[in-house]
Amino acid sequence: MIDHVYLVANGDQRLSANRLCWPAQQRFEALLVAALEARGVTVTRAHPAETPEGHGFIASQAQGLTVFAGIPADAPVVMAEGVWMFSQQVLGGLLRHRGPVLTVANWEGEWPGLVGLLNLNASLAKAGRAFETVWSRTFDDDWFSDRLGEWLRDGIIRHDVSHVKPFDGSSVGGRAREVAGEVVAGIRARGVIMGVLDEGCMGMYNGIIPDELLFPLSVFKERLSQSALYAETLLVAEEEAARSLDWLTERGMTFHFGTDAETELTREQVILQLRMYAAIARMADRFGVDVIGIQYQLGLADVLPASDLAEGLLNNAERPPVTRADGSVIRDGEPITLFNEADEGSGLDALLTTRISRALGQPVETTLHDVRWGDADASGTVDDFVWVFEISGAVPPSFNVGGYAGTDSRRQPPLYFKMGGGTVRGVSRPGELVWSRIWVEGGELHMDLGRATVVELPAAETERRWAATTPEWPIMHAVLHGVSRDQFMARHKSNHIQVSYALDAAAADEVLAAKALAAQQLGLNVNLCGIQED
Ligand SMILES: C[C@H](O)[C@@H](O)[C@@H](O)C(=O)CO
Repeated sequence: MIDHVYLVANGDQRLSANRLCWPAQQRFEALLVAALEARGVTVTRAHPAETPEGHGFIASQAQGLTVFAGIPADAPVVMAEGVWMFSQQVLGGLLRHRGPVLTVANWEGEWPGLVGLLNLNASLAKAGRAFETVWSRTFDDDWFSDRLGEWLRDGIIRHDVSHVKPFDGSSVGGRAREVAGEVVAGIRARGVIMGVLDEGCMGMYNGIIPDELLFPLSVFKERLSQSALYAETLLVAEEEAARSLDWLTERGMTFHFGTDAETELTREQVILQLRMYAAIARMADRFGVDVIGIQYQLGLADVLPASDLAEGLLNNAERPPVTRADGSVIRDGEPITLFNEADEGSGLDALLTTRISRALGQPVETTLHDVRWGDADASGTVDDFVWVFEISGAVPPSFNVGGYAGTDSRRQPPLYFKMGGGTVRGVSRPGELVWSRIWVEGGELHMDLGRATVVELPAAETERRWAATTPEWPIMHAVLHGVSRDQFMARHKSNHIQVSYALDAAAADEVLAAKALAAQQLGLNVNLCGIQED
């Protein structure tokens, strides 16, 4: 029976984020500690809450190693995940530690704590470090109490993951089978390249696929540098970016310009973002990469505004033209598929998704989203639990209600984006969705897939969800088929989820079947995680 735990709170590397998120973390910790103490468990915070920096988070790997070195080797550790955090800051300590580990998140949308939890869980799974996990909104509900009690008593939590079903490739026939075969043959015929600029993003150890796992698939990484992208960006003339801005505004996209670059979006920021857009297209073309990922958040964030606008546009088939030196247009009418935050699980997935969707005559756009939060629909329009999928701004405009005309661009929040830059913001249009995730565990590649429906919610409910999360970012109201909130959380091994639309439910089922089969033929372990509507 566990009667004493050490509590660890990992944070961001960005001081501004740690300071702003600290009050919410304190509220969460108070609830968590009260829940533990109510069960007779004493709690020692493994590092001080009061610091000269003005927050009580671990903010570097060096600090993380020191904190863990001070925890008795066999002691139980509770990781309190209330914010987005950099997993490498605690991964070393957790790998060296011998005692049981419980990761806990508060079910709140204000800061990406659930996203942080899923990142840490996926990172621990990839590293082969055992852990248990749980979450709650109030920390006094029966579901949480039962699971916390289980961990304290048995050291494990038996989550319900009965929705996970090994994929039976032999069940796929017809066009889906043909297309899977064609796509796999196409990849194997020559091999394909995944471009990645400054691999590894914000501690997303889980988002790095070892090359050795990609070689057998005939997928190879081209490692590029964000410094090269910066240089390439400066080579793009401002007039070219201004033409792209005209192109976007002519199609109805709105930019909310202000004057104070510290907190508001300025035209100068957007012009730089659109120079970056052309630069990425030219680099992708020059290196012949099939998909490309940029970490942005550290390094490039110090010299250029957010990459999200460029990323969202590149992910769209219809986008401002970018020409080569000879005047020809780079991948005209095609996306240059980009994986946000250099998350290679998403990159590999996007590579398959675009090829499968194209071959089946379905929309070729795809993006990752953060699994940010979710809630019952307060308007009562939809009975199901509705997830908030929300990434920091890189969504193809074709996803949004109204396309470009329904897309606006707001300044990225200063806590993460000191150089500013606009988002690609909108509400994802209702429709049929295939979701998936590729991740690494046990030295192997795995893929989970499922079906979902994007639902329409009343404007007031959308605003409530935006206000509860990050209103500057694009939002998707997703209802996952055949998997409950807690089943999904228990299983999912990433802070991200990959999504793509199909024209109708039957087409989405076909895309899912073809994608699952192609992944299986490439050697991934494939599971279906909810394909039937409840
Ligand atoms: C800006 C933030 O750091 C976000 O990028 C973060 O919450 C993520 O998107 C993590 O997937």
